[in-house]
Amino acid sequence: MKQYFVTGTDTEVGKTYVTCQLLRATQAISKSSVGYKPIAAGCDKVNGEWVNEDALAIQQASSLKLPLSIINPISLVPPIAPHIAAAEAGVSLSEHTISQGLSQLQQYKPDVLLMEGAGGWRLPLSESTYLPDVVAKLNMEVILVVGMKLGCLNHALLTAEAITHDGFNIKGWVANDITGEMPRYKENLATLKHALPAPLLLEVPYQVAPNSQELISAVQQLC
Ligand SMILES: Nc1ncnc2c1ncn2[C@@H]1O[C@H](COP(=O)(O)OP(=O)(O)OP(=O)(O)O)[C@@H](O)[C@H]1O
Ligand SMILES: C[C@H](N)[C@H](N)CCCCCC(=O)O
Ligand SMILES: [Mg+2]
Repeated sequence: MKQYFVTGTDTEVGKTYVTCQLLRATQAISKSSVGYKPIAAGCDKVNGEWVNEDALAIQQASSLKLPLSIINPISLVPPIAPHIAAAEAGVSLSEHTISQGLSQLQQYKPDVLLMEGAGGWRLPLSESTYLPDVVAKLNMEVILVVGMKLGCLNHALLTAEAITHDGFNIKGWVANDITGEMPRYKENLATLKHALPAPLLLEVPYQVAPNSQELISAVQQLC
């Protein structure tokens, strides 16, 4: 089993979108996949139940069909920073819950397990802890999703620096075209290819499925 932590240059840069593409493509090469979204903030009421759309998308894209409560053990209603939502709800973002949830998923022995963070890399869990502190104990390499837009060079390079500084290996990065209208997209891509300390795993175009050969090649690198 291979497991990766999927982070991004910010919130709303396509971590879930890319995670789902990779989970589905893993099935296309006859491997099993499961996604894990330990902490989600932002729920909608569906049939009387609060549901987080990342968790739902990840559940649907995983080859192993598991209950949402396993895929997403901590679900907070308001779409705000999770530690603030947790404090308001009187719950804690506990390391135990996050790592126990992972252990539960590992028992299903997926070939590939992708754990999506929330927001960007340095996500606070409390006044003194951050999500990477927990991930550091889970033996995962990192996939960095870069939301391709003006300003992402700085965000990507700082994020990569922080990941490396925290002692993680970046397996690869994904260029996710979140607008379809980034000025000088190709030149920015070239700058990141040169400056990031990890290979480009995949390019995901705006509103179009990634090239299927490139997608297969990306998941083969993950398996
Ligand atoms: N390549 C793309 N083409 C078109 N739409 C995209 C693409 N990537 C992401 N999106 C859309 O952008 C929005 C944000 O993406 P997504 O929810 O995956 O971000 P995220 O990084 O997972 O955010 P969060 O921090 O909330 O988990 C979603 O509506 C998603 O469908
Ligand atoms: C609500 C949002 N879409 C995400 N689920 C949570 C983003 C947390 C960002 C925290 C921060 O870095 O400011
Ligand atoms: Mg997401």
